[in-house]
Amino acid sequence: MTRSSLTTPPPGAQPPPAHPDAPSAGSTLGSHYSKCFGCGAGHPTGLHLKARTPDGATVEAEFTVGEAHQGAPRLAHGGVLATAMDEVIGMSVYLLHKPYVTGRLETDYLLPVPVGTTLHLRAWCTGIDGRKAYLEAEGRIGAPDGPVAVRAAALFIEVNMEHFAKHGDLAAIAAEHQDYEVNP
Ligand SMILES: CCCCCCCCCCCCCC(=O)SCCNC(=O)CCNC(=O)[C@H](O)C(C)(C)COP(=O)(O)OP(=O)(O)OC[C@H]1O[C@@H](n2cnc3c(N)ncnc32)[C@H](O)[C@@H]1OP(=O)(O)O
Repeated sequence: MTRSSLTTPPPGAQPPPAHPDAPSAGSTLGSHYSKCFGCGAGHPTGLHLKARTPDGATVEAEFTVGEAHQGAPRLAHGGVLATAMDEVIGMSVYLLHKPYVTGRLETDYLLPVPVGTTLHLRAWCTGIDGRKAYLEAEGRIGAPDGPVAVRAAALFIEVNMEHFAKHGDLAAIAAEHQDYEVNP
């Protein structure tokens, strides 16, 4: 991964210990919003990611590239693949049990991804430094140990719920996500 200094944890930054209220090993992670392009079941052409955590520290999901996700004929659009990485990383911050948003997302494309391919996605945290969470993800073709097609490194920034209330529609999130800790 050609990671920039902006997505590399500073010396001493460590992944956090498991939050006591975060999803435990073996849990599935629900969609945070039904209309989310990444995980919403109600989105007509979205990615429909359904994530789980096998171990309480990493998150896994599968994304099957469809007709609606093409760039070049029969090949996935790079922006769609970046979205998949953003989303699986976004789901992995559930494990931190605080609201975060993407500040920076870096993506390496290693292989073309044809329509019909299932990408096996995995994301994990590499360190926390104050409000900054450093995260990485990969997408492998066809199987969890298949060839790596996409890699990503990201900097997510912790926000409070006012961020969603001020700039978006907090009520819409809260109505669908009753069990989320809204005052972390
Ligand atoms: C009910 C449940 C709800 C849950 C909802 C879950 C949704 C999940 C969605 C999942 C979907 C997938 C996810 C999505 O799609 S999230 C949607 C896409 N992302 C956004 O819309 C974020 C837009 N940006 C902002 O709102 C602000 O810029 C934020 C909040 C990020 C920071 O503005 P704020 O005024 O608060 O803080 P600050 O500016 O003092 O910065 C703080 C520190 O961070 C550093 N920094 C900042 N940016 C960058 C950068 N680009 N590169 C490097 N560094 C950066 C900055 O230098 C500073 O460092 P330092 O000086 O302290 O060292």
